[in-house]
Amino acid sequence: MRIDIITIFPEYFSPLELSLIGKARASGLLDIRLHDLRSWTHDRHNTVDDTPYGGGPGMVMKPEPWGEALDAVTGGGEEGATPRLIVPAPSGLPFTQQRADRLAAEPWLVFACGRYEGIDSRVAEDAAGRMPVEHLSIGDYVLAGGESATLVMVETVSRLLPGVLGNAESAVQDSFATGAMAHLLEGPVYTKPPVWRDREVPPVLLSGNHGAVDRWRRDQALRATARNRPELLDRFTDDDLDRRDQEV
Ligand SMILES: Nc1ccccc1-c1cnco1
Repeated sequence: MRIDIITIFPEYFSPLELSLIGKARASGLLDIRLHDLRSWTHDRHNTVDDTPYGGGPGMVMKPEPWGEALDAVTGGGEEGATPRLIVPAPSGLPFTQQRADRLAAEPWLVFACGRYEGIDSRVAEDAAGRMPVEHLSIGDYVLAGGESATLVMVETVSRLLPGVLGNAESAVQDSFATGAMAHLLEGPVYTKPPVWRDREVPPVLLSGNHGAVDRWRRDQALRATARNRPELLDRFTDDDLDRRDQEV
């Protein structure tokens, strides 16, 4: 997969040089390219924003640099390929694991990181004439710009690509995506020592009884989900829950 990121803060993405994603880039599994939007400005101050038409607070990102940047970045696709343009925005569709699964099947993604009050809306309209465009939100909170949202989305999508995760990590990923624990929150986890500050690990986890351990973990996951995300339980019919209980 090729991923292009257009931003005024390329250094924001140095974490993508680390760990599994860094290794995937080094091995050629992932081709992540960073582009500084200011490279497509032509004034002395490298201006990328201006006041909003209609008044109001803040600044809006100017269309000209974005238009030139997107032309330059998306024009060079192999055999005239076109990418899917992702615009992180608080007004966007929710970015979910399901949407990440779909994006992971794409050969080429371009992320447009807007700052300030957003990017002049004509930029996405113009791009939509040449490629699919999606505005996506990672949650209902205000960020300073699209960079952190893009980091979240790139990490989530990259982990789904074949070969990026090691066997151990992909087994963990699968366990949360399918099976009896799918769509449930993770319950408590423990490791050595068996007693720490007079706090014992739940004895069932030391019992060696795998069936009892699985049942205990599922019960804890249902409790955690009921406590923090009860709406996720709405997905399951009673039959589903009964069937899953048989699986554990
Ligand atoms: N708040 C923001 C400001 C600028 C660009 C994206 C966002 C965003 C994305 N998902 C939630 O918020």
